[in-house]
Amino acid sequence: MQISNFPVLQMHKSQTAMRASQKDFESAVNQMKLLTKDPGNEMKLKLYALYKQATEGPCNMPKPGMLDLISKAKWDAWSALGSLPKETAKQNYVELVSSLSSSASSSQGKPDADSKQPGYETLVVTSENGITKIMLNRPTKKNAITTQMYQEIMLALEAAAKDDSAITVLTGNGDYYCSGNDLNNFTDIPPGGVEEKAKNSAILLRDFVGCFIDFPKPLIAVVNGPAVGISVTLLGLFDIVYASDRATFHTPFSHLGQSPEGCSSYMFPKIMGSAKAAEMLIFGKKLTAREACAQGLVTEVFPDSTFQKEVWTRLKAYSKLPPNAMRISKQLIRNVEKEKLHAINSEESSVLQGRWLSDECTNAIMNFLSRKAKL
Ligand SMILES: CCCCC/C=C/C(=O)SCCNC(=O)CCNC(=O)[C@H](O)C(C)(C)COP(=O)(O)OP(=O)(O)OC[C@H]1O[C@@H](n2cnc3c(N)ncnc32)[C@H](O)[C@@H]1OP(=O)(O)O
Repeated sequence: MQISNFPVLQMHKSQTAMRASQKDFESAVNQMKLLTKDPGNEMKLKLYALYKQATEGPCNMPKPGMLDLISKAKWDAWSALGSLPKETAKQNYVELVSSLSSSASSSQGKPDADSKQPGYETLVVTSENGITKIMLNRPTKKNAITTQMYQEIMLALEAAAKDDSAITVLTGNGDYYCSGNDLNNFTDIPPGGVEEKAKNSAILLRDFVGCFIDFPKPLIAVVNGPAVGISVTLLGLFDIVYASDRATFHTPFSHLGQSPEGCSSYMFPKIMGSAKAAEMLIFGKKLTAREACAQGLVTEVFPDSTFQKEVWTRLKAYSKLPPNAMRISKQLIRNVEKEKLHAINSEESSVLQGRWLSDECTNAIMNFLSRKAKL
Protein backbone atom coordinates (compact mmCIF):
# COMPACT_ATOMS: atom_id res chain seq x y z
CA MET A 1 0.00 0.00 0.00
CA GLN A 2 1.19 3.54 -0.73
CA ILE A 3 1.81 5.78 2.27
CA SER A 4 0.38 8.64 0.24
CA ASN A 5 -2.99 6.90 0.40
CA PHE A 6 -2.94 7.31 4.14
CA PRO A 7 -1.94 10.88 4.86
CA VAL A 8 -2.02 11.97 8.46
CA LEU A 9 -4.10 14.69 10.04
CA GLN A 10 -2.71 17.62 11.91
CA MET A 11 -5.52 18.51 14.29
CA HIS A 12 -5.90 20.12 17.68
CA LYS A 13 -6.96 17.96 20.60
CA SER A 14 -9.82 20.34 21.44
CA GLN A 15 -11.31 19.68 18.02
CA THR A 16 -11.22 15.92 18.41
CA ALA A 17 -12.68 16.02 21.92
CA MET A 18 -15.91 17.22 20.30
CA ARG A 19 -17.96 15.24 17.84
CA ALA A 20 -16.08 15.34 14.53
CA SER A 21 -17.75 17.70 12.09
CA GLN A 22 -17.74 17.20 8.34
CA LYS A 23 -15.09 19.94 8.22
CA ASP A 24 -12.85 18.10 10.72
CA PHE A 25 -13.22 14.96 8.69
CA GLU A 26 -12.40 16.72 5.44
CA SER A 27 -9.41 18.36 7.11
CA ALA A 28 -8.23 14.94 8.20
CA VAL A 29 -8.56 13.53 4.73
CA ASN A 30 -6.91 16.53 3.12
CA GLN A 31 -4.03 16.81 5.53
CA MET A 32 -3.17 13.16 5.66
CA LYS A 33 -0.28 13.89 3.32
CA LEU A 34 1.57 15.14 6.39
CA LEU A 35 2.56 11.60 7.09
CA THR A 36 6.31 11.31 6.84
CA LYS A 37 6.72 8.05 8.72
CA ASP A 38 5.05 4.81 7.71
CA PRO A 39 2.57 4.01 10.53
CA GLY A 40 2.56 0.32 9.60
CA ASN A 41 0.09 -1.78 7.67
CA GLU A 42 -2.21 -2.41 10.61
CA MET A 43 -2.78 1.30 11.18
CA LYS A 44 -3.16 1.95 7.46
CA LEU A 45 -5.86 -0.71 7.25
CA LYS A 46 -7.72 0.77 10.22
CA LEU A 47 -7.65 4.20 8.58
CA TYR A 48 -8.77 2.78 5.26
CA ALA A 49 -11.67 0.90 6.84
CA LEU A 50 -12.86 3.90 8.86
CA TYR A 51 -12.62 6.16 5.81
CA LYS A 52 -14.71 3.78 3.68
CA GLN A 53 -17.27 3.31 6.47
CA ALA A 54 -17.49 7.07 7.02
CA THR A 55 -17.98 7.87 3.34
CA GLU A 56 -19.80 4.83 1.95
CA GLY A 57 -21.30 3.05 4.96
CA PRO A 58 -21.07 -0.73 5.61
CA CYS A 59 -19.07 -2.80 3.16
CA ASN A 60 -21.26 -4.46 0.52
CA MET A 61 -18.53 -5.10 -2.03
CA PRO A 62 -17.97 -8.69 -3.22
CA LYS A 63 -15.14 -10.39 -1.31
CA PRO A 64 -11.89 -10.29 -3.36
CA GLY A 65 -10.20 -13.53 -4.30
CA MET A 66 -7.77 -15.17 -1.85
CA LEU A 67 -4.79 -14.34 -4.07
CA ASP A 68 -5.54 -10.64 -4.15
CA LEU A 69 -3.96 -10.20 -0.74
CA ILE A 70 -4.04 -6.42 -0.45
CA SER A 71 -7.64 -6.03 -1.61
CA LYS A 72 -8.68 -8.84 0.67
CA ALA A 73 -6.96 -7.28 3.70
CA LYS A 74 -8.73 -4.01 2.96
CA TRP A 75 -12.08 -5.74 2.46
CA ASP A 76 -11.64 -7.66 5.75
CA ALA A 77 -10.82 -4.48 7.66
CA TRP A 78 -13.83 -2.64 6.23
CA SER A 79 -16.25 -5.56 6.70
CA ALA A 80 -15.09 -5.93 10.31
CA LEU A 81 -16.71 -2.57 11.06
CA GLY A 82 -20.13 -4.17 10.42
CA SER A 83 -22.93 -1.62 10.72
CA LEU A 84 -20.93 1.03 12.57
CA PRO A 85 -22.75 4.34 11.86
CA LYS A 86 -21.07 6.71 9.42
CA GLU A 87 -20.85 9.49 12.05
CA THR A 88 -19.06 7.21 14.52
CA ALA A 89 -16.66 6.05 11.83
CA LYS A 90 -15.92 9.68 11.02
CA GLN A 91 -15.26 10.48 14.67
CA ASN A 92 -13.02 7.42 15.11
CA TYR A 93 -11.13 8.29 11.95
CA VAL A 94 -10.46 11.86 13.10
CA GLU A 95 -9.33 10.67 16.54
CA LEU A 96 -7.08 7.98 15.11
CA VAL A 97 -5.38 10.35 12.72
CA SER A 98 -5.08 12.96 15.45
CA SER A 99 -3.33 10.48 17.74
CA LEU A 100 -0.93 9.60 14.91
CA SER A 101 -0.30 13.26 14.34
CA SER A 102 0.43 14.10 17.98
CA SER A 103 2.89 11.23 18.29
CA ALA A 104 4.56 12.42 15.08
CA SER A 105 4.84 15.99 16.31
CA SER A 106 5.93 15.05 19.84
CA SER A 107 8.78 13.03 18.38
CA GLN A 108 10.07 16.22 16.78
CA GLY A 109 8.36 18.64 19.14
CA LYS A 110 11.04 19.38 21.74
CA PRO A 111 14.06 20.69 19.96
CA ASP A 112 17.49 20.35 21.45
CA ALA A 113 19.05 23.70 22.19
CA ASP A 114 21.44 24.86 19.46
CA SER A 115 20.31 22.24 16.98
CA LYS A 116 18.72 21.97 13.58
CA GLN A 117 15.56 19.94 13.85
CA PRO A 118 15.32 16.92 11.56
CA GLY A 119 12.33 15.85 9.51
CA TYR A 120 11.76 18.92 7.35
CA GLU A 121 12.53 18.92 3.64
CA THR A 122 11.43 22.41 2.69
CA LEU A 123 12.35 24.27 5.87
CA VAL A 124 15.33 24.69 8.15
CA VAL A 125 14.06 24.78 11.73
CA THR A 126 16.43 25.63 14.56
CA SER A 127 15.99 26.35 18.23
CA GLU A 128 18.64 28.36 19.98
CA ASN A 129 18.84 30.96 22.76
CA GLY A 130 15.09 30.88 23.37
CA ILE A 131 14.29 31.50 19.69
CA THR A 132 12.78 28.96 17.32
CA LYS A 133 13.55 29.99 13.77
CA ILE A 134 11.54 28.57 10.88
CA MET A 135 13.34 29.33 7.63
CA LEU A 136 11.67 28.74 4.26
CA ASN A 137 14.28 26.86 2.30
CA ARG A 138 13.59 26.82 -1.44
CA PRO A 139 15.84 29.73 -2.39
CA THR A 140 16.09 28.75 -6.06
CA LYS A 141 12.29 28.98 -6.31
CA LYS A 142 12.17 32.22 -4.31
CA ASN A 143 10.73 30.19 -1.41
CA ALA A 144 7.42 29.61 -3.21
CA ILE A 145 5.21 27.54 -0.92
CA THR A 146 4.45 24.01 -2.13
CA THR A 147 1.74 21.81 -0.63
CA GLN A 148 4.42 19.94 1.33
CA MET A 149 5.79 23.23 2.60
CA TYR A 150 2.36 24.38 3.87
CA GLN A 151 2.16 21.14 5.78
CA GLU A 152 5.68 21.38 7.16
CA ILE A 153 5.10 24.98 8.28
CA MET A 154 1.98 23.84 10.17
CA LEU A 155 3.99 21.07 11.83
CA ALA A 156 6.83 23.45 12.70
CA LEU A 157 4.42 25.97 14.22
CA GLU A 158 2.69 23.31 16.25
CA ALA A 159 6.05 22.09 17.58
CA ALA A 160 7.25 25.66 18.26
CA ALA A 161 4.06 26.40 20.22
CA LYS A 162 4.99 23.59 22.60
CA ASP A 163 8.78 23.90 22.80
CA ASP A 164 10.88 25.81 25.35
CA SER A 165 11.52 28.83 23.17
CA ALA A 166 10.16 32.25 24.12
CA ILE A 167 9.62 33.58 20.61
CA THR A 168 9.21 32.16 17.10
CA VAL A 169 10.59 33.67 13.92
CA LEU A 170 9.65 33.04 10.28
CA THR A 171 12.14 34.05 7.61
CA GLY A 172 13.37 33.09 4.14
CA ASN A 173 16.62 31.67 2.82
CA GLY A 174 18.23 33.48 -0.11
CA ASP A 175 17.28 36.74 -1.79
CA TYR A 176 13.50 36.40 -1.36
CA TYR A 177 11.41 36.18 1.79
CA CYS A 178 8.77 34.26 -0.16
CA SER A 179 7.09 34.44 -3.58
CA GLY A 180 3.76 33.17 -2.23
CA ASN A 181 1.83 30.12 -3.29
CA ASP A 182 3.80 27.86 -5.64
CA LEU A 183 1.70 28.12 -8.78
CA ASN A 184 2.67 24.57 -9.71
CA ASN A 185 0.44 23.44 -6.83
CA PHE A 186 -2.43 23.89 -9.27
CA THR A 187 -1.06 21.33 -11.70
CA ASP A 188 -1.37 18.36 -9.35
CA ILE A 189 -5.00 17.43 -10.07
CA PRO A 190 -6.51 14.54 -8.04
CA PRO A 191 -8.83 11.89 -9.53
CA GLY A 192 -11.86 13.99 -8.49
CA GLY A 193 -10.76 16.72 -10.91
CA VAL A 194 -10.36 20.47 -10.51
CA GLU A 195 -13.37 20.80 -8.20
CA GLU A 196 -11.79 18.39 -5.74
CA LYS A 197 -8.47 20.19 -6.09
CA ALA A 198 -10.10 23.55 -5.31
CA LYS A 199 -11.94 22.07 -2.34
CA ASN A 200 -8.79 20.45 -0.90
CA SER A 201 -6.80 23.63 -1.42
CA ALA A 202 -9.43 25.68 0.41
CA ILE A 203 -9.28 23.30 3.37
CA LEU A 204 -5.48 23.41 3.36
CA LEU A 205 -5.54 27.20 3.22
CA ARG A 206 -8.06 27.46 6.05
CA ASP A 207 -6.06 25.13 8.29
CA PHE A 208 -2.76 26.80 7.42
CA VAL A 209 -3.96 30.32 8.22
CA GLY A 210 -5.72 28.92 11.31
CA CYS A 211 -2.32 27.92 12.74
CA PHE A 212 -1.19 31.55 12.57
CA ILE A 213 -4.41 32.82 14.16
CA ASP A 214 -4.00 30.39 17.05
CA PHE A 215 -0.24 30.63 17.52
CA PRO A 216 0.20 31.34 21.26
CA LYS A 217 3.69 32.90 21.48
CA PRO A 218 5.14 36.11 20.04
CA LEU A 219 5.55 35.51 16.31
CA ILE A 220 8.04 37.59 14.37
CA ALA A 221 8.54 37.88 10.61
CA VAL A 222 12.10 38.64 9.52
CA VAL A 223 11.40 39.77 5.95
CA ASN A 224 14.80 39.40 4.32
CA GLY A 225 13.68 40.27 0.77
CA PRO A 226 10.64 40.62 -1.51
CA ALA A 227 7.41 39.08 -0.28
CA VAL A 228 4.48 38.10 -2.50
CA GLY A 229 0.90 36.85 -2.05
CA ILE A 230 0.11 34.82 1.03
CA SER A 231 3.47 35.61 2.62
CA VAL A 232 2.37 39.27 2.69
CA THR A 233 -1.23 38.79 3.75
CA LEU A 234 -0.22 36.66 6.73
CA LEU A 235 1.89 39.51 8.12
CA GLY A 236 -1.21 41.03 9.72
CA LEU A 237 -1.27 37.99 12.03
CA PHE A 238 2.36 38.44 13.19
CA ASP A 239 3.26 40.40 16.32
CA ILE A 240 6.36 42.07 14.87
CA VAL A 241 7.48 42.47 11.26
CA TYR A 242 11.09 43.50 10.64
CA ALA A 243 12.04 44.17 7.03
CA SER A 244 15.21 44.72 5.05
CA ASP A 245 15.07 47.88 2.96
CA ARG A 246 15.36 45.55 -0.05
CA ALA A 247 12.00 43.95 0.78
CA THR A 248 8.86 44.71 -1.19
CA PHE A 249 5.28 43.73 -0.42
CA HIS A 250 3.06 42.63 -3.27
CA THR A 251 -0.39 41.05 -3.37
CA PRO A 252 -1.25 40.65 -7.08
CA PHE A 253 -4.54 38.84 -6.46
CA SER A 254 -6.59 40.53 -9.19
CA HIS A 255 -3.78 39.92 -11.71
CA LEU A 256 -4.05 36.24 -10.81
CA GLY A 257 -7.86 36.16 -10.92
CA GLN A 258 -7.77 35.44 -7.19
CA SER A 259 -8.87 37.16 -3.99
CA PRO A 260 -7.23 37.99 -0.64
CA GLU A 261 -6.51 35.43 2.09
CA GLY A 262 -4.62 35.26 5.38
CA CYS A 263 -7.38 37.38 7.00
CA SER A 264 -6.01 40.36 5.05
CA SER A 265 -9.51 41.38 3.88
CA TYR A 266 -10.07 42.34 7.52
CA MET A 267 -6.59 42.97 8.94
CA PHE A 268 -5.24 45.19 6.16
CA PRO A 269 -8.05 47.78 6.29
CA LYS A 270 -7.74 47.68 10.07
CA ILE A 271 -3.98 48.23 9.96
CA MET A 272 -3.67 50.75 7.13
CA GLY A 273 -7.18 52.06 6.47
CA SER A 274 -9.48 50.88 3.70
CA ALA A 275 -8.14 53.17 0.96
CA LYS A 276 -4.55 51.96 1.28
CA ALA A 277 -5.66 48.36 1.76
CA ALA A 278 -7.76 48.50 -1.40
CA GLU A 279 -4.82 49.73 -3.43
CA MET A 280 -2.82 46.69 -2.34
CA LEU A 281 -5.49 44.00 -2.26
CA ILE A 282 -7.64 45.01 -5.23
CA PHE A 283 -5.17 46.78 -7.49
CA GLY A 284 -2.01 44.89 -6.54
CA LYS A 285 0.09 47.96 -5.70
CA LYS A 286 3.57 46.85 -4.67
CA LEU A 287 4.87 48.63 -1.54
CA THR A 288 8.47 49.30 -0.66
CA ALA A 289 9.55 48.37 2.86
CA ARG A 290 9.44 52.02 3.91
CA GLU A 291 5.90 52.44 2.52
CA ALA A 292 4.77 49.27 4.27
CA CYS A 293 6.27 50.61 7.50
CA ALA A 294 4.56 53.98 7.09
CA GLN A 295 1.27 52.10 6.65
CA GLY A 296 1.73 50.03 9.79
CA LEU A 297 2.23 46.63 8.16
CA VAL A 298 5.95 46.61 9.03
CA THR A 299 7.30 47.40 12.49
CA GLU A 300 10.76 48.64 11.46
CA VAL A 301 12.98 48.75 8.38
CA PHE A 302 16.75 48.13 8.50
CA PRO A 303 19.45 48.69 5.87
CA ASP A 304 20.02 45.42 4.05
CA SER A 305 23.76 45.52 4.81
CA THR A 306 23.17 45.36 8.59
CA PHE A 307 19.72 43.73 8.56
CA GLN A 308 20.61 40.30 9.95
CA LYS A 309 22.98 41.63 12.60
CA GLU A 310 20.64 44.30 13.91
CA VAL A 311 17.53 42.15 13.86
CA TRP A 312 19.07 39.16 15.59
CA THR A 313 20.68 41.31 18.27
CA ARG A 314 17.25 42.78 18.96
CA LEU A 315 15.53 39.39 18.96
CA LYS A 316 18.10 37.81 21.26
CA ALA A 317 17.41 40.55 23.79
CA TYR A 318 13.63 40.06 23.48
CA SER A 319 13.97 36.31 23.89
CA LYS A 320 15.38 36.83 27.39
CA LEU A 321 12.22 38.55 28.63
CA PRO A 322 9.98 36.40 30.86
CA PRO A 323 8.29 34.03 28.37
CA ASN A 324 5.01 33.64 30.24
CA ALA A 325 4.53 37.38 30.50
CA MET A 326 5.12 37.76 26.74
CA ARG A 327 2.74 34.94 25.95
CA ILE A 328 0.00 36.30 28.19
CA SER A 329 0.36 39.79 26.74
CA LYS A 330 0.18 38.45 23.20
CA GLN A 331 -2.94 36.52 24.02
CA LEU A 332 -4.57 39.57 25.60
CA ILE A 333 -3.90 41.51 22.42
CA ARG A 334 -4.98 38.77 20.00
CA ASN A 335 -7.62 36.63 21.69
CA VAL A 336 -10.36 39.27 21.52
CA GLU A 337 -10.62 38.74 17.79
CA LYS A 338 -9.77 35.07 17.41
CA GLU A 339 -13.26 33.85 16.61
CA LYS A 340 -13.80 36.66 14.17
CA LEU A 341 -10.51 35.89 12.45
CA HIS A 342 -11.42 32.22 12.10
CA ALA A 343 -14.74 33.21 10.53
CA ILE A 344 -12.99 35.57 8.12
CA ASN A 345 -10.43 32.90 7.28
CA SER A 346 -13.21 30.40 6.45
CA GLU A 347 -14.99 32.93 4.27
CA GLU A 348 -11.82 33.95 2.40
CA SER A 349 -10.93 30.28 1.81
CA SER A 350 -14.37 29.50 0.50
CA VAL A 351 -14.37 32.52 -1.85
CA LEU A 352 -10.96 31.47 -3.16
CA GLN A 353 -12.26 27.96 -3.78
CA GLY A 354 -14.62 29.55 -6.33
CA ARG A 355 -11.94 31.81 -7.78
CA TRP A 356 -9.60 28.85 -8.43
CA LEU A 357 -12.26 27.41 -10.76
CA SER A 358 -12.68 30.66 -12.71
CA ASP A 359 -11.34 31.28 -16.22
CA GLU A 360 -9.59 34.41 -14.95
CA CYS A 361 -7.53 32.41 -12.50
CA THR A 362 -6.89 29.45 -14.82
CA ASN A 363 -5.61 31.76 -17.56
CA ALA A 364 -3.33 33.69 -15.19
CA ILE A 365 -1.75 30.51 -13.87
CA MET A 366 -1.36 29.02 -17.36
CA ASN A 367 0.35 32.26 -18.40
CA PHE A 368 2.82 32.08 -15.54
CA LEU A 369 3.53 28.41 -16.09
CA SER A 370 4.02 28.90 -19.81
CA ARG A 371 6.30 31.83 -19.00
CA LYS A 372 4.24 34.42 -20.85
CA ALA A 373 3.66 36.44 -17.71
CA LYS A 374 5.48 37.41 -14.60
CA LEU A 375 4.44 39.82 -11.90
C1 LIG B 1 -3.37 26.32 -1.04
C2 LIG B 1 -3.18 27.69 -0.51
C3 LIG B 1 -3.32 28.77 -1.53
C4 LIG B 1 -3.02 30.12 -0.97
C5 LIG B 1 -3.28 31.26 -1.90
C6 LIG B 1 -2.08 32.06 -2.11
C7 LIG B 1 -2.00 32.96 -3.10
C8 LIG B 1 -0.73 33.61 -3.42
O1 LIG B 1 0.28 33.52 -2.76
S1 LIG B 1 -0.80 34.53 -4.83
C9 LIG B 1 0.88 34.86 -5.25
C10 LIG B 1 1.48 33.75 -6.08
N1 LIG B 1 2.83 34.11 -6.49
C11 LIG B 1 3.11 34.62 -7.68
O2 LIG B 1 2.26 34.87 -8.50
C12 LIG B 1 4.56 34.85 -7.96
C13 LIG B 1 4.99 34.21 -9.24
N2 LIG B 1 6.41 34.44 -9.46
C14 LIG B 1 6.90 35.49 -10.14
O3 LIG B 1 6.18 36.34 -10.64
C15 LIG B 1 8.39 35.59 -10.27
O4 LIG B 1 8.93 34.29 -10.19
C16 LIG B 1 9.04 36.49 -9.16
C17 LIG B 1 8.63 37.94 -9.43
C18 LIG B 1 8.61 36.07 -7.77
C19 LIG B 1 10.58 36.38 -9.24
O5 LIG B 1 11.00 36.71 -10.56
P1 LIG B 1 12.55 36.54 -10.94
O6 LIG B 1 13.40 37.25 -9.98
O7 LIG B 1 12.67 36.90 -12.37
O8 LIG B 1 12.84 34.97 -10.73
P2 LIG B 1 12.25 33.73 -11.54
O9 LIG B 1 10.87 34.04 -12.02
O10 LIG B 1 13.23 33.29 -12.56
O11 LIG B 1 12.10 32.67 -10.36
C20 LIG B 1 13.10 31.70 -10.07
C21 LIG B 1 12.43 30.36 -10.07
O12 LIG B 1 11.45 30.32 -9.06
C22 LIG B 1 10.19 29.95 -9.62
N3 LIG B 1 9.10 30.61 -8.90
C23 LIG B 1 9.16 31.80 -8.28
N4 LIG B 1 7.99 32.06 -7.69
C24 LIG B 1 7.17 31.04 -7.96
C25 LIG B 1 5.81 30.73 -7.60
N5 LIG B 1 5.07 31.54 -6.84
N6 LIG B 1 5.30 29.56 -8.05
C26 LIG B 1 6.03 28.71 -8.79
N7 LIG B 1 7.33 28.94 -9.14
C27 LIG B 1 7.88 30.10 -8.73
C28 LIG B 1 10.27 30.43 -11.05
O13 LIG B 1 9.34 29.73 -11.85
C29 LIG B 1 11.71 30.08 -11.39
O14 LIG B 1 11.75 28.68 -11.60
P3 LIG B 1 12.71 28.08 -12.75
O15 LIG B 1 12.24 28.73 -14.05
O16 LIG B 1 12.46 26.61 -12.72
O17 LIG B 1 14.09 28.49 -12.38
